[in-house]
Amino acid sequence: MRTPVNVTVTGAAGQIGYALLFRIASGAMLGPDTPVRLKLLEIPQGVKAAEGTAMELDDCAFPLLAGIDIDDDATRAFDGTNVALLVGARPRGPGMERADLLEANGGIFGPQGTAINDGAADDVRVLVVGNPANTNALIASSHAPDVPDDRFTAMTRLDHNRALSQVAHKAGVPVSEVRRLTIWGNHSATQYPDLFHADVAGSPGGTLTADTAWLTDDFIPTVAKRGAAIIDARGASSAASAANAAIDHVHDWVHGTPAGDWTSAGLVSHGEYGVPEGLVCSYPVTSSDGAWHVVEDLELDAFSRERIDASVAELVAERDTVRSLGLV
Ligand SMILES: NC(=O)C1=CN([C@@H]2O[C@H](COP(=O)(O)OP(=O)(O)OC[C@H]3O[C@@H](n4cnc5c(N)ncnc54)[C@H](O)[C@@H]3O)[C@@H](O)[C@H]2O)C=CC1
Ligand SMILES: O=C([O-])CC(=O)C(=O)O
Repeated sequence: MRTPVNVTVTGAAGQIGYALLFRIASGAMLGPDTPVRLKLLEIPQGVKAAEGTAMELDDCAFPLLAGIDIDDDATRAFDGTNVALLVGARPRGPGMERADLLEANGGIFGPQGTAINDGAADDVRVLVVGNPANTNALIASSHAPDVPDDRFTAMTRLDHNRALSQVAHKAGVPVSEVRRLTIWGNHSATQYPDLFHADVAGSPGGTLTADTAWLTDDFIPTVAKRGAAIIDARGASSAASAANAAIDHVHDWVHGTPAGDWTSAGLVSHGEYGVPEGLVCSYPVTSSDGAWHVVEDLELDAFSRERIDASVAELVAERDTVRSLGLV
């Protein structure tokens, strides 16, 4: 049996945690030959519920599950961790402004970044799911100066998967025939789902974009506002689909993306496509040899450029807010 991979999940007792842990333990994330040790981090009030989830995990008798630790201390929870899924975050409360939300989350993601810096394994990979995911990833990364910044990522895979399904429905093809979509920018309503470079069952995505009313009034807003639509319908935010996207993200990071395709992930910018360095921005990405690579040299017309710029401007504003609060 291989040495277990340590997987830390924060917010383990939350709804995404409940949809995520069983799939990690079943091998869906790291593969059928990789045992995992789960390290669950919760706030003190969440520990009892996390213990209940751990009892259920036990009751599944997963052959790959090598153990479960539960903690309310970040230093212990990130000690030796190889994969860190930062799901737990402070939700927006009544009357809370965006700056209040950023500040409250700075108090979570700063110390967690420090704990990762000090104790995680050398090969640590971090996925931030908790919102505002891009800027929380920026905060965590900036507290981990000894960890290469390409190990900190923010989740836009759910947006990517949402876009794949919308296009598949529109074109009347299976999702498996939709390739090379991109989510650009922030995981927020300003994100830009781009299908100009897509391949839809062998035809260029441009064929669909010819229907400009569908593109601008249906496709883009449906994908960008899907989170709110789910909250409206379900009375709770996306949980199983978010957990599924986190599994997809880490799976592809470790195992690679298929030849001829790419996916989307929030990565620390090194200036690609003119995005200011240091912002955590969603890009078209491939994965090989265990690392993400931005797909470069895509041509962007004025329509796409304007939308990417608007989302990047929001990321800049979030970064400026957390800077002014001394969080990065
Ligand atoms: N990036 C994306 O695509 C998506 C992001 N999200 C975000 O994921 C986050 C989690 O969502 P849910 O599981 O539905 O929320 P939830 O409220 O059900 O669970 C959050 C859990 O985090 C815990 N928590 C809070 N602070 C913590 C801390 N400092 N350390 C450890 N645990 C802590 C809470 O006790 C709670 O159990 C939210 O911020 C949500 O907005 C949700 C869907 C998609
Ligand atoms: O809006 C939310 O809280 C959940 C979210 O990020 C999404 O579903 O994309």
